[in-house]
Amino acid sequence: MRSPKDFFAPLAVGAPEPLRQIPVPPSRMIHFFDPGNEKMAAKVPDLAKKVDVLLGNLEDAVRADRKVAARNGLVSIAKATDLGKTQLWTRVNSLDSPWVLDDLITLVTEIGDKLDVIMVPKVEGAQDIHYVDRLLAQLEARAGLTKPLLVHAILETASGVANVEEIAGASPRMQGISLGPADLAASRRMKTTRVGGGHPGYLVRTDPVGEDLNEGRTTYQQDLWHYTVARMVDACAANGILPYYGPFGDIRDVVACEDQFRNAFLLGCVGAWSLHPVQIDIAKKVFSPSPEDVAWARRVIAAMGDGTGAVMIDGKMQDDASVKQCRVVAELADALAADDPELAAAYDAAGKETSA
Ligand SMILES: CC(=O)SCCNC(=O)CCNC(=O)[C@H](O)C(C)(C)COP(=O)(O)OP(=O)(O)OC[C@H]1O[C@@H](n2cnc3c(N)ncnc32)[C@H](O)[C@@H]1OP(=O)(O)O
Ligand SMILES: O=CC(=O)O
Ligand SMILES: [Mg+2]
Repeated sequence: MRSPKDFFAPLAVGAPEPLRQIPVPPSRMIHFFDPGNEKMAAKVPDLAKKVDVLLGNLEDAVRADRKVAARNGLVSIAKATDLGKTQLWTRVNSLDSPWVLDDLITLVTEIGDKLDVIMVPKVEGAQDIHYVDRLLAQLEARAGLTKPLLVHAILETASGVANVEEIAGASPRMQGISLGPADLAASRRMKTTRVGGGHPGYLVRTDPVGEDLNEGRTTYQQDLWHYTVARMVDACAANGILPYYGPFGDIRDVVACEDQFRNAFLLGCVGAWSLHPVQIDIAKKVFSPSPEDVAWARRVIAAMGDGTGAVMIDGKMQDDASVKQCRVVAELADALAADDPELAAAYDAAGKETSA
């Protein structure tokens, strides 16, 4: 364990200084694509105009005999494509796999200046982040990089969940954490067979109304991921990094996908993964605060003046704590609207309606 005094010291001679604060450009959707899949790769320039983050996936969903093609494909795409303001991330193979060392060596040396964040799967504890942290510093020094690469952990093992607080604070490189419900379910020996989302068998039932135990009893499906998402959000917020919901595998069910994303948004997540183009607009809609919420937040902020004391608006008490929540929503809206004239117009229009 490093001394707290050395936390922000580079881990290799010649590596860039670690950042004190992580950058927070929009990352409402982390769009996964297989860089070795020619059809998907061909869509990258167009997708870059629509998404906040493009992620070249090298891990699960890429066949073992396509791992090298995916890695080389990502190098070619990063060198050849101007992504504008869209961030480029990658998900490397897991730390116990035969591919990860070459993934990291190749990507950092060849395209380290184009990559923003490296997603590390199946993180079990701080030791995994420390390993990646030192290796990245060595590779950054070798490649002469001036900007440190950031690291994103997937929370998808039972040990990872048990150690989530130490993972979140393991390095100044830590940018965020995503819930990985599919691997987490397997690691926990849950009896689901899905990639994220709910399960109709996980429910509570109202009490019996008479002798017939089956008669008139309503059931309510429960959220399998509530505990883990909430724990991940707390660990991230406490360490100044960002939480994300991960994959929703039922691509056809755009309705439940939106619900799952919204639950995560309301609990504090800033984005989710999109696995298919159809999920991009869902994430954009859900992780951009609604015009009505923004109008309300701005109204409360205006009414609260210096942010202290209490006022009544539409029968609802507002004070220092509610204005802080409103600032979270309004500041997110301002940041998103700065680069999105359509969203800016929708927020302004809702504000005018509220004050009319
Ligand atoms: C548990 C986890 O680890 S989740 C993360 C790992 N998984 C992934 O990354 C999966 C990424 N997504 C995919 O592989 C694909 O979307 C699949 C396999 C789920 C479905 O693919 P398809 O059967 O081709 O879907 P579909 O026919 O609807 O695709 C429509 C078009 O969108 C393209 N497309 C599909 N997904 C993507 C994507 N993620 N990015 C870019 N283009 C895509 C297809 O190539 C197809 O192109 P075409 O019109 O030129 O033929
Ligand atoms: O990698 C994601 C998951 O759900 O597993
Ligand atoms: Mg996984």
